[in-house]
Amino acid sequence: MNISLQNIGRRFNREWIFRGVDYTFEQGNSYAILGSNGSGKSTLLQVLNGSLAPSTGKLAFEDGGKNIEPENVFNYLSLAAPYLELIEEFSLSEMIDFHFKFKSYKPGVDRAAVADILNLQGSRNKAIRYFSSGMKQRLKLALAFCSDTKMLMLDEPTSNLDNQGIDWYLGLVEKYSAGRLTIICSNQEHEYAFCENRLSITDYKP
Ligand SMILES: Nc1ncnc2c1ncn2[C@@H]1O[C@H](COP(=O)(O)OP(=O)(O)OP(=O)(O)O)[C@@H](O)[C@H]1O
Repeated sequence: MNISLQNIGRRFNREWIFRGVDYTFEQGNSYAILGSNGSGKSTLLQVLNGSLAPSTGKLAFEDGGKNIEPENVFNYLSLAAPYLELIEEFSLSEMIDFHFKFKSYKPGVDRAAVADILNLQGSRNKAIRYFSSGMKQRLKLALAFCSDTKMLMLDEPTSNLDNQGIDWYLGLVEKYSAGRLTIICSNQEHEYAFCENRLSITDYKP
């Protein structure tokens, strides 16, 4: 999937969050969207995954020479973000099975492998509501990384993770992000140091 932005802007009411974004995101590359709290990183990410329309400009999604409508972009997407909820009533196994009704597993991965990756084999029947915030974050990341999608979008991927969790996340990046279009929203270098391309929201402030 390639995403091209021509003079893209988004405002809420009268306030422009960003304006004049001309940029192309290409399949197989990794990008970091940088900026301080409240600068507009998540807003731009939502525009990039088709869930929020830009207020101005031209946005195009293209896959293998074919134009993709914004409302169909979710088919190509794995997203992990603080504002995405897990289903607290589900057990770990139920959550994994539910997620993979909508997405395919990456080759070589299945439900047991996801529990192994999380190191939670013993908690397969535990309800998500009893997971710690770090365990929930790991689960969101594992579901995103293990889905066979062309685009991987991660908003603040290491929030609630300790140092060991950060290393675990970087292991997933190494193992499961090759060939994908990877976009990370972050203001912490350890989360995006591997990204070849950087885009700073402050460059697009009116
Ligand atoms: N639906 C909305 N209606 C009005 N204002 C909004 C809406 N969504 C976001 N904003 C505003 O847009 C600005 C950018 O928010 P956004 O969440 O994109 O920033 P961010 O860079 O991701 O922040 P953080 O690092 O804290 O997650 C903020 O001022 C926020 O209040």
